[in-house]
Amino acid sequence: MKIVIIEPLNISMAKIEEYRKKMELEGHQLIAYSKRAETEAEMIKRAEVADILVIANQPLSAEVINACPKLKFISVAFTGFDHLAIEACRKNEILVANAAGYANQAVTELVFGLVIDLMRKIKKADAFVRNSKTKASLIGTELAGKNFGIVGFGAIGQKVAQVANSFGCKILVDKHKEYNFEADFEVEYLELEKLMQKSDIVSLHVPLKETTQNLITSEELALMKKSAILINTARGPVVNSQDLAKALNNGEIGGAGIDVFEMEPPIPKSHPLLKAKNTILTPHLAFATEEAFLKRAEIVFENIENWLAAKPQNLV
Ligand SMILES: NC(=O)C1=CN([C@@H]2O[C@H](COP(=O)(O)OP(=O)(O)OC[C@H]3O[C@@H](n4cnc5c(N)ncnc54)[C@H](O)[C@@H]3O)[C@@H](O)[C@H]2O)C=CC1
Ligand SMILES: O=CC(=O)O
Repeated sequence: MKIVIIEPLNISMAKIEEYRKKMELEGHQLIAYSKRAETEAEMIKRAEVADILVIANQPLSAEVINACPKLKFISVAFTGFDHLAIEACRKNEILVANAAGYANQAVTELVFGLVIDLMRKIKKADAFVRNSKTKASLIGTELAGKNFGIVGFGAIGQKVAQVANSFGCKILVDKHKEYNFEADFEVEYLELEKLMQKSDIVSLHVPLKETTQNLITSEELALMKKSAILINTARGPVVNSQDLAKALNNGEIGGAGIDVFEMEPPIPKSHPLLKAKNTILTPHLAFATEEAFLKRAEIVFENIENWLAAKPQNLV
């Protein structure tokens, strides 16, 4: 089988060589590109020879998929797969697996980085010190005792719940489905509307799909407490950015921590969240830690091995 890693996986060449040797021992060939393809034509050139394709966050269109006659399996080095033409994969009988779980810790840690920055005004405080100001307007709030709302209670949402509980928060989870969650702390399951009303912090962890696009608009934001903060490390289109910027600028909510946008950063200078009050923005990097990159390469190759052994896992 020809395995093509179409874009860099942010691991060392030595690690790639390890995987190459392992694959070669099993009689397969590994081709790994160290730079992204700049055009669709270049993507096709790289992918058309592949039996197995590894792709991270580069969009994969139906045109590229349709141009790959040998392609049978895609091992996605990402959790979300909203950037892949999944329907074209189905039509071409190409199985797709994601790297579920590689970034649970990394995303959770960024969520609390954003939350604590907003609650303790760390970014602002740093600027205050540099400008010889005092702490008069920098009184913070604590996580302990707060209602921490989680929308999307999968792998990442559950990890976030555990950490929020250890900070002394009460955990509220949206009633999207019956969750099988066992923990030694209490979780209250609520309709989304009630969760938005009761939460001091709302953290989003849903995948992007038709039913989660614009899940949070002015309607849901209007239900939130004036002091509440919204964290989005899920996907940009889950929140309506215009509505969120308006709610922040009008003081309808207390703040926002945003890692994901409708488009990948760099985002245009005109983006409404760039000028929104009490907002901290990061360029889609919640997953981006050295540890997560190593874990995801492991999962990507495990998915390939399982598929080769006709025991596919993490199928999407
Ligand atoms: N910013 C970043 O760097 C990263 C972002 N992500 C995003 O986080 C998402 C979640 O990741 P995981 O927790 O691993 O996925 P997961 O599949 O384990 O969990 C997603 C949960 O959302 C629930 N859900 C689906 N539709 C819903 C709806 N309409 N309302 C409420 N809940 C709904 C599902 O039932 C599931 O429990 C990914 O799909 C990806 O988009 C993931 C990793 C890194
Ligand atoms: O956004 C990152 C992912 O793995 O999904």
